[in-house]
Amino acid sequence: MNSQVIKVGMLGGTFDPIHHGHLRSALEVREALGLDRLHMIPAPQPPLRGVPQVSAEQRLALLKTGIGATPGLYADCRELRRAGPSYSIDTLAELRAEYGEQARLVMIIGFDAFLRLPQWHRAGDLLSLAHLVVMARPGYQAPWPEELNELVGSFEVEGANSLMQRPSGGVLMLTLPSMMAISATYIRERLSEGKSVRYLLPEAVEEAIQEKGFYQHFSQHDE
Ligand SMILES: Nc1ncnc2c1ncn2[C@@H]1O[C@H](COP(=O)(O)OP(=O)(O)OP(=O)(O)O)[C@@H](O)[C@H]1O
Ligand SMILES: O=C(O)c1ccc[n+]([C@@H]2O[C@H](COP(=O)([O-])O)[C@@H](O)[C@H]2O)c1
Repeated sequence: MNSQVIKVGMLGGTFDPIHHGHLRSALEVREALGLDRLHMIPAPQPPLRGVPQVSAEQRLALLKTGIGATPGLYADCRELRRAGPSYSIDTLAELRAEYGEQARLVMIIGFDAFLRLPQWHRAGDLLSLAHLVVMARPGYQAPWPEELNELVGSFEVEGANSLMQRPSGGVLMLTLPSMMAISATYIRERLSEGKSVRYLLPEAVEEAIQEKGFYQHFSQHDE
């Protein structure tokens, strides 16, 4: 492969709030794929759940605090500039236009999000814009429902090297070394009960949450 070709990742999320499950996964997936940049992009209106109580601006601020100066990870506010549901296909189209046709563009999602992929907006078009990398997550495992095979069945590849041979269109299932059973739901739940969230998320994020008084009331994020 041409060593000049840029490798870009996108990890979208509600990040309500950002936690070590997101951050450690982002760092390890960047290493595993040799990504030059990984855009972490908060969704103002995640399409398959209710609008979060904490605003997109505030979730973005927590994300920035969580990332700090970590090399290669970028808090990307592009979805805050769009109205309506935060569809990933629109975000990928923007990134593709910015980085060009030859860039290796990778959409990264956890296994829980993968299970709902058939419900995504224009799900059948995602792989024409990017590769899909699915991170294992404790509590969620294969096999997956038959309808997912129609989307990803014939696109699965063996490893990061074969994925990076072309700009888009491959699917890679990845088990990262430090798989973590941390979820934002668990963090919101504990905060609403006045319990400690220490070590589940960066201390600076915890301090910012306490200072602002976020998550004192539990939000389940049901559809
Ligand atoms: N601990 C984790 N390990 C691997 N992937 C994760 C982890 N937590 C979240 N992800 C993935 O990161 C992306 C953004 O996650 P999201 O912001 O919804 O966090 P969450 O912890 O799943 O939130 P919630 O509990 O509110 O549903 C999704 O693709 C999700 O699957
Ligand atoms: O494009 C879609 O239709 C779509 C449907 C569900 C989720 N997403 C994106 O997937 C990411 C994770 O979403 P969530 O709800 O699991 O936090 C976030 O970036 C969402 O915008 C995107």
